[in-house]
Amino acid sequence: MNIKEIRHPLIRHKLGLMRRAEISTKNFRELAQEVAALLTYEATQDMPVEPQQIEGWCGTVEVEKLSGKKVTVVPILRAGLGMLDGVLSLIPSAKVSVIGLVRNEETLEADTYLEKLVGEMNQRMALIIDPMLATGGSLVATIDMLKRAGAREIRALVLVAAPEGIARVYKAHPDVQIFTASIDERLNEHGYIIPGLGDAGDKIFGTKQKDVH
Ligand SMILES: O=P(O)(O)OC[C@H]1O[C@H](OP(=O)(O)OP(=O)(O)O)[C@H](O)[C@@H]1O
Ligand SMILES: O=c1cc[nH]c(=O)[nH]1
Ligand SMILES: [Mg+2]
Repeated sequence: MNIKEIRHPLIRHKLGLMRRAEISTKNFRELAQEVAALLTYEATQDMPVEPQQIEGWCGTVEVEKLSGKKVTVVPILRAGLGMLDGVLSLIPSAKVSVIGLVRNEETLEADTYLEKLVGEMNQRMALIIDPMLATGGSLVATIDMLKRAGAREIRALVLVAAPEGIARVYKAHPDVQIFTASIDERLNEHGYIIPGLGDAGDKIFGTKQKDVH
């Protein structure tokens, strides 16, 4: 399966706090970064390491260091920025590739306004970050761009995923593994995730929220 729901108690607790209607911008931001860090921990469990001899305090000691591909984190603007610091807190040397997409709220298809990728994409693991996987249009468009640029190992971290979006990504890109804090019930008629988080971009940036019930 292309989706892994991380049912860790800390993630479940923090996501529960994020679902409160009256949450402040500050709290939503903090929790998004914290859950992003916890998802990063899970999504990198199989990263390869190699032995290395170093000089320790009592002489030579064998330690381990990461040996696999370099990482590029790929936030999907805007809302993906709300997870970036959380991911970088665990992978501080990762390069950042930025994709700017906005969902057309009539057609629900993603329009691209920025594609700023780092070099050597074929030698990197790409970690896409976006709080919401709804219809899947934004994630599929991002994976299309990354693959065109040469990326071969791609993973996605999302706070909440709808079954409809998971299926769409699987159909287009079955090789891409998605890590999420929750697989929610469904999309409503406006393409919003139920129960979801509401409009994640608006909550992270403090912009006005539309009525999408
Ligand atoms: O799976 P989809 O149906 O494509 O919807 C999900 C996308 O919608 C939201 O972004 P939005 O377009 O609202 O932009 P924003 O982050 O600038 O608010 C969200 O952050 C995802 O990128
Ligand atoms: O539920 C949703 C769907 C798309 N974008 C959001 O921010 N929330
Ligand atoms: Mg938005």
